[in-house]
Amino acid sequence: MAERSALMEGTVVASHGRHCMVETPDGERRICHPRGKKSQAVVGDHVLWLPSPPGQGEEGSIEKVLQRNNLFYRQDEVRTKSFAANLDQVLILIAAEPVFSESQLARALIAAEAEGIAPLIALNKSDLVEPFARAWERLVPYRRMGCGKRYGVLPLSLECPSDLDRALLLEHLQGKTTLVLGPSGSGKSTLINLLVPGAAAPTGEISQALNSGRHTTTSTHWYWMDALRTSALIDSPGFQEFGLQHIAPMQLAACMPDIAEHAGGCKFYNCTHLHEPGCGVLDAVKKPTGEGEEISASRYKIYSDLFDELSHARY
Ligand SMILES: Nc1nc2c(ncn2[C@@H]2O[C@H](COP(=O)(O)OP(=O)(O)OP(=O)(O)O)[C@@H](O)[C@H]2O)c(=O)[nH]1
Ligand SMILES: [Zn+2]
Repeated sequence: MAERSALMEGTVVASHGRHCMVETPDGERRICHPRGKKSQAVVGDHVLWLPSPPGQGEEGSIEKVLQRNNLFYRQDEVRTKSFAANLDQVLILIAAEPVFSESQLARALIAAEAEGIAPLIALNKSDLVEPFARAWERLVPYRRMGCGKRYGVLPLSLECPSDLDRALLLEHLQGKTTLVLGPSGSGKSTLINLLVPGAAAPTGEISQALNSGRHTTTSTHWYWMDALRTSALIDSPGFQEFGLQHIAPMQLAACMPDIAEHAGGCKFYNCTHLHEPGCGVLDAVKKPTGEGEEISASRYKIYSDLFDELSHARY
């Protein structure tokens, strides 16, 4: 089994279509192509790969994708696709401007919960005082969930970061692999350039290599924050619809901490929290604001809309 002994370990650090950039434990990188469907890898995957035979270029083939701890999906109208694996946490970066979509924020959080990945929300552009105050107010339900040590929201000013901004970010990111998600314009590139000096240049090179010179950027990209390669950021452009289709409707409440907190008190063990009598969730929603309202109307609407969506669209 001479071939077996040549198998090398690696981590996928960029992908474009079916082609990947694989990094070896000593930091070398090379383009690899999947061998068959089963070895289709995504960024963050640990793989076993084989260098091309001598004289056939400096590329390689992915022979096996090792077992994943978790897998993050996104979906478009046609299909659901995986795009990142083995994450320690997800940083959802939104900003005072442009105004963020609460529904997209909630969906990203649900996607993370469903995979058992810890989410962290950051609100950027604190220098834009009034829009920031409005966004901060809209985040009340998410800040409140933080009291249970679940979410919390980190205020940031990434364009002119204070020492405190840097320290808090580092405290959250050190030693972890973090997927950075957020809508266009929220400051993802600013964040990466702040934490990964010289990030732009190697990205361009890798994109070009994987694209055989065509000028499109790779969709998902891994960056080391430190020379010792202990902390990593994964950048994935846009704030696309997250692939939630793999979540069963009855699993949804468990992925929304504020709803889950009240779901234990329902009369029926298989309560959908949509119409049943004696429902702990509906009771918590009905409490008027100011009287200890514990599930906001907007969060409950997101729950019921998504429950409906997941019940109908199975593809
Ligand atoms: N006022 C203010 N503007 C900021 C801050 N951080 C980033 N910006 C600006 O916001 C704009 C968008 O920032 P980017 O880092 O390009 O955002 P992005 O999330 O990478 O956007 P896409 O590439 O479209 O996904 C840029 O003009 C930044 O200069 C901040 O703290 N305050
Ligand atoms: Zn219920």
